[in-house]
Order: sequence, then structure tokens, then C-alpha cells
Amino acid sequence: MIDSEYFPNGVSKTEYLTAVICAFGGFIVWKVISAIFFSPLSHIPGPLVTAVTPHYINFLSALNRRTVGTYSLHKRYGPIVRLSPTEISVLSPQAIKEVYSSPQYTKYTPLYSIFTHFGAQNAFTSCTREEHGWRRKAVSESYSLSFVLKNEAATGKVLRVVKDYLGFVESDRRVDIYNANTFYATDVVTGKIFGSEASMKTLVGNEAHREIVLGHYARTRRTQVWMYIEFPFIMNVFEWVLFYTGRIWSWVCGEVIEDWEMVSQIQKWGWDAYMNAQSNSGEDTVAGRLGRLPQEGSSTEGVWDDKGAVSEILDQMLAGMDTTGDTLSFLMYQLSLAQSRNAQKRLHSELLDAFPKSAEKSSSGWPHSMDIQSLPHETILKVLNLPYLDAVLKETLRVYTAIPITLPRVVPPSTTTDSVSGHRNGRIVEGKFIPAGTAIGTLAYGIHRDEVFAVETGRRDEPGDVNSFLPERWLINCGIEGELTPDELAQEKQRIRIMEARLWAFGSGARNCVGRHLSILEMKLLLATIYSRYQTQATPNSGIKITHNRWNERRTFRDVLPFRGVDGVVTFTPYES
Ligand code: HEM
Repeated sequence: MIDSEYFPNGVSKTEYLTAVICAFGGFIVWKVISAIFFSPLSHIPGPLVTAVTPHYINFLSALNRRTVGTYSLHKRYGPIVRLSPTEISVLSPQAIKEVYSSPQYTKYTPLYSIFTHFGAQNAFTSCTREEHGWRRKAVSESYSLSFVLKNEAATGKVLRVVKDYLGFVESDRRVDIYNANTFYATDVVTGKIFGSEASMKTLVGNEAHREIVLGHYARTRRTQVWMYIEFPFIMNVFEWVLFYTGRIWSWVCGEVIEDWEMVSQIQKWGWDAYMNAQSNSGEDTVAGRLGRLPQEGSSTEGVWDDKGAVSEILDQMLAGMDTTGDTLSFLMYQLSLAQSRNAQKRLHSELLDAFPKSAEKSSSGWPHSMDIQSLPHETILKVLNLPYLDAVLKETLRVYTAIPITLPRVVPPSTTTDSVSGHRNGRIVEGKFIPAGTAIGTLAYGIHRDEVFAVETGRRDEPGDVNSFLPERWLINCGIEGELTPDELAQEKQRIRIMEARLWAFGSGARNCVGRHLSILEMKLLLATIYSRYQTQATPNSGIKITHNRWNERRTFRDVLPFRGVDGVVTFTPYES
């Protein structure tokens, strides 16, 4: 009889099990050691755990701490840091130039592909230079500085929405600025795309439009976007299951579910507005231009159908709504805090000096009177060049940049061998060889905390370190009056030029923000109108019931929450006339 504790060859089961466990353990140890010492990214500085697994950075994402966590790693390990076995982060002007100025670094698709609409690519999501170039060419003219400022009708469209904003504030001077500013940015960008008549009218109280916008930013939607970014595989499987369940349902019940019926409210609105814009061709709008493209044959390199055009339009709409809305909210909230009282006073004085109340001195009565539909070109240029207004906006874009996260690209292959390292098939970034296929990116949050932004004001109540909000750092001699020698003046100008070159809120290279001129114009026109008329004051814990408190709802997509925990209500008090 054979003892059940032993195999026929005499080896005990315990010995056998021990051998299997040891072999498995050895395999794991070998995998870990080889990942740490021999993997393609093992020579990149970073915590050991990031050489072995992507779960460290995924864990930070789950805690809403990816951006600040990556920045801390840079502070510890320097300008290049490994985030996972297949991803690195870089933080230097040279690396930005290498990665974002070269069209060979393509976009990293798991992040960008969630911004496609109706299954069609657009300028933002297209990956390679070939896919992107012709789309970008087709849209960029409508957003160039000269086109945005082209005529009084173009700027008049923005002013009409500024007037609606004033009406919104006048109806209740305690304003949930998050909603107000998202509404404002939405009405402006849809006015630009579809024309004033066909735009969204959220500020003047169109409830259906408000519901669409707020629904788009509701917590569930944000979580969904976050899931797509962090767990693309799970979400793709989920989508696949949903798609085939729909097909089986159609087959069993005979009820056909069209693909477009599964799209969101805002996508449906964009589709209808685009179709209407094609039949109302009177106004020169972005939608009208895009609709005409295929017939005019302007896009020779690519094929443009209705789905492609609507995808492009939705991309512009969504890219222009919360970026601009959030920037305005951060700026207004910061100015409304007690510590910014002087900044607000200074802005008000600058506006009154530039546009005195007496109508004959002011070019049109604006900003004190809104009985106008457009402003002369010189007035617009004057607004754009007001130094303190400009400084406040730049400082907001620096400290509270609306897209602080890593913008990922993929390292391209190379055809030549690097003469210094002898490596093939990859690129040298920050002096290190990075193999082709590695995800690489930088984050504005970190770039904007570089020492070049630090200033010495000499005042204890105005710390000039990189984390404080100090618009004065963008002014010559930090706005402190006094004579400067020619050398000192030249140094100051150089200091500001360097800071301007580092400001990365709108990205850089061929994929930079197409809407930045529109965005700056709309923000400055609104801010000039508001701060020449009103004092604003933050009212934390206002007790106002806010149905969609987006302030607290933001997930990792923008994981830096400057004003966490406050309800975002600001009181507008008119200055004595
Ligand atoms: C404060 C406001 C804004 C900020 C901070 C901002 C920021 C950015 C950034 C950083 C990028 C580059 C993304 C990347 O490289 O992956 C970008 C791209 C883009 N933005 Fe903006 N944006 C703003 C407003 C707008 C507005 C008003 C529009 C309206 C048209 C817009 C449309 C776009 C589009 C279409 C792209 C993709 C460009 C391309 O890939 O060719 N943005 N934006």
C-alpha cells in the first residue's frame, strides 16, 4: 500500500509543495529584480516600486493625488522621474521643447480617446501629425487672434453675454460663481460656434440649457471620465458588453437601438445645433464653415462627414466651457478673499483710470454702461493690455491652472543610433535614453512652481514664493514705485520674459490650445466689466443651497482643488456711483 503522504517516486507531498512555492517565489523575486535592474526604464530615477508596477501611480490617482504626487516625486528625484514601468514624467523647459515641439511625439491615446464623439476623431483626440494637421488647419483660422478681434460684430457677441452676466448678478447678488462662470463660458463659446441666435442661453435662464450643462458636470459624469482615464481596459470591456447587450436586445425584442441614441444630452444638443446651422447660413460661424468644408473640398487630406464635423464642434465647445469657467471662478474667488483686498482695489483703480466714468473721456461708455453691442478695436486692445488685469489673469493661470495634469505623449522610434549612448529605437530626454513607446509627459502644475517665478518683495504680508498668489510678480519691480537704473530695468524685463515663456497653461507646440485668444478676450472683458462696477466678497458657508456644487465634485481629471470645502458663493456689491 502507498502512503498517501508520498508520491510513487518517494518525494513527499510537503517537499513537492515547498518546491512549487519556492519556484514561484523565485520567479516573482526574479521579475522584481529584473524590473528594478534590467528593465528599459530602470536607469530613470524614481521610487523602486514604480519600476515594478503601475499600481503606485494608479493608487495616487485613486486618492485624487496624481498631480501633486508626481510633483513631489520631481522635488525628490529631479527633472525626470519614473512613474511606472512604462511611463515617465519630465519637468524642464528643455524636455518640454523636445516632447511638445516635435510632431513625432504622438498623443497617448488612453487619455485622449475619451474625447471622441459619435465614434469620430477631432483635432484634440487625433494621435499622429497626419491625422491632426488637416483638422487643426480647418479650425484654427476661426480662432486666430486676428479673427477673434476681426470686427466689432465678433467682439460684440462676447459683450452681449457679458451683459447677460450682469443681469444674472443683478437678479441675486449672492452668486454661485462656479455655475455663473460655466454658464458664461458656455454661452460665449456656443455663440462663437453657432452664432448668437443659436447659442446656449444659460445665463438668461433657459432651464433646458442649464440642465444640459449642469448634467454634463454632474458627479456621475466626472467619475465616468475618471474611470476612463485610470482604468481604460475595464471601461472598454464594459462598453463592449453594453454594445453587444444592446444588439442582443434589438435582436430579441425587434427594437432597434441606434448608436447615436446612446450619446449624452450635450452631444445631442451639439448635433441638432450643427444641423440647424447648416440651414441658417447667414452668419459667419465656425459650424457654418465646417459644414461647408467637404463641399468646398478644402480638406484634401482627410474625409469630413457630419459626424466628424460635430465631433470637432463638440470638442471646441467642451474644451472651452469648464477651462474658461474654472479659471474665472478661481480668479474671482481668490480676489474675493480678505487677503486679496488690495489686489481688488488696485484692479478697480486701474480700470477707472483707463476708462473714467465721464462718457466723453471713455471711448464708449463701457464698462460703466452696457448699452452697447460692440467696442471699437482700440478699446479692446486697451483692455487686453491693461497691466494689472493681465497680471491677475496670468497669476491665476499659473497658480490655479485649469489643466494641471500630465499631458501624455508617446516616445517615437528613431532610425539612427545615438552617438553618445549607443542606444537605438528611442530618444534622449534630459540626458537619459527613453525607449520608443514609453508614455512621457509634463504637468503645468509643476512647471508653474519653478524657482523662476519666485520674487523678493521684502514685505512680510506679501510672500513672493512660488506657491502664493501674487499678481505683482508679473509687473516691473513687482509694481513697487521708484526709479530703476537702466540695468535694473533691463533685468526686470528679462525676468518677466522668462516667466512668460514658462507659463504653460495653454500647452505649447502644434497641439497647443486653439481657443486661447478667445478665452483671454472673454475673460478680460468680463473681469473689466465686473471689477469696474462691483466689489466681490467670498461668503464661505453662505447657507445657500447649491444644487450642483461642482467645486467639491471634481475628481482626478483635475485633482488640484484650490478651494476645497468652500461653497463658492461670492457677494457682488456695487460701488457707490
Ligand atoms: C482658460 C482656458 C483654457 C485653457 C487653460 C486651455 C488649455 C488647453 C491646453 C493645455 C491644451 C493642450 C492639451 C494637450 O496638449 O493635450 C488645449 C487644447 C485645446 N483647446 Fe484649450 N484651453 C482653454 C480654453 C479653450 C477654449 C475657449 C477653446 C475653444 C475653442 C479651447 C479649445 C481647445 C482645443 C480645440 C484644443 C485641442 C488643440 C489641438 O490638439 O490641436 N480651449 N487647451
